[in-house]
Amino acid sequence: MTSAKPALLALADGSVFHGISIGVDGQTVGEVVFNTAMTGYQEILTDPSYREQIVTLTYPHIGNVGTNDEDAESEKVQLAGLVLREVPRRHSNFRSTQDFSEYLKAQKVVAIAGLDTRRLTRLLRDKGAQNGCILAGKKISEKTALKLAREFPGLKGMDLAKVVSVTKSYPWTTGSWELATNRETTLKDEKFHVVVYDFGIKRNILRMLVDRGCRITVVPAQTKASEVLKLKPDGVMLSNGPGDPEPCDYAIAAAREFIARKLPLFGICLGHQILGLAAGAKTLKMKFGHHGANHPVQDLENGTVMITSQNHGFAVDEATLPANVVVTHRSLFDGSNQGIRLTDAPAFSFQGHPEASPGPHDVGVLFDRFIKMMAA
Ligand SMILES: NC(=O)CC[C@H](N)C(=O)O
Repeated sequence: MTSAKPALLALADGSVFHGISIGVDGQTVGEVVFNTAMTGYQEILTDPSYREQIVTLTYPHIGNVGTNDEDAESEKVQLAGLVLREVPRRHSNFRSTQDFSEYLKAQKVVAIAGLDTRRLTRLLRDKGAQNGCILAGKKISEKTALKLAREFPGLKGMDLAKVVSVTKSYPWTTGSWELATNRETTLKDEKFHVVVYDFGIKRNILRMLVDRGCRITVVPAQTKASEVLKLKPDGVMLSNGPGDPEPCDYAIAAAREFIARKLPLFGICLGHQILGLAAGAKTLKMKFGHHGANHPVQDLENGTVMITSQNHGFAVDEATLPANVVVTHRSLFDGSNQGIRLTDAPAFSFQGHPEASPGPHDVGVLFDRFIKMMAA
């Protein structure tokens, strides 16, 4: 690191951490959460579900392999700010196109390194996710940072899906094979047309559908069900996304319509919460959520345990599920809900990330389940 400008992180509870700036000068506010994944920092930074969140990566060395042109899960860095222990002086990887600190600056990220991320993580775990503020650059004041941290309204009640979504619908055609080889495949056999709601979608969800023979139309978050039905899809996917699911009334209404029409429906993360709300359940805000790539989740229907990728701060409240909803998956960390399916409609959803990226691929089978549902 060449310039060692100071930076500080203040939390609404009054804690202040000092470190050095590794991004641009400036200020940022958001909900501070920790992510325990040991790989996949570029995917985490570009996951739109992290909007309005300052993410602490507990893995101590971030940036070892630089950044590249393939791993981004959206077109830019999406999180509000970044907190790290250390960025190595040199990076090395055959795919790397940019140094990590240069990437942070080019992407205008306010980021702090050099603080005790273990102490910070313990604090967040014990007290719960905290609203916070990072100040980076020459003029930084603890008082200002604390004031800004306390002024952040918090994620509860924040509808961000419509904010991050696209404004126009578009087709998506790239699968994993094209990404890995940089060549277009001629083997495409498009069996199903899937309309995907973009609530802040991660690209790997789209690739995994293409890999399984789907033609894809991505639509904006507020697209009415009637518009989607005109496209005559074989199935609808409700994507992941940032913020609180409860205020997304437009998405909940659309999901209800698809359920009523018995159109195959698959929800991931925010999409899972939307399906839960559409079915009549409630969602709740978790203490510090799940953010990592090694969370054990049990499939209650066959007993298997899968290691999963996770990123959520809200959850479907199982106590509020109506009789036509079956709990299919549960977190083995805290027993919270991880999956549901409807008994009277072809609709199911998963709280974690079956598309992984980063993370293990154990839950990829859910994409196959969706394909089977459309085939039936
Ligand atoms: N990754 C996601 O889709 C997150 C869903 C929702 N914003 C939550 O935090 O719970």
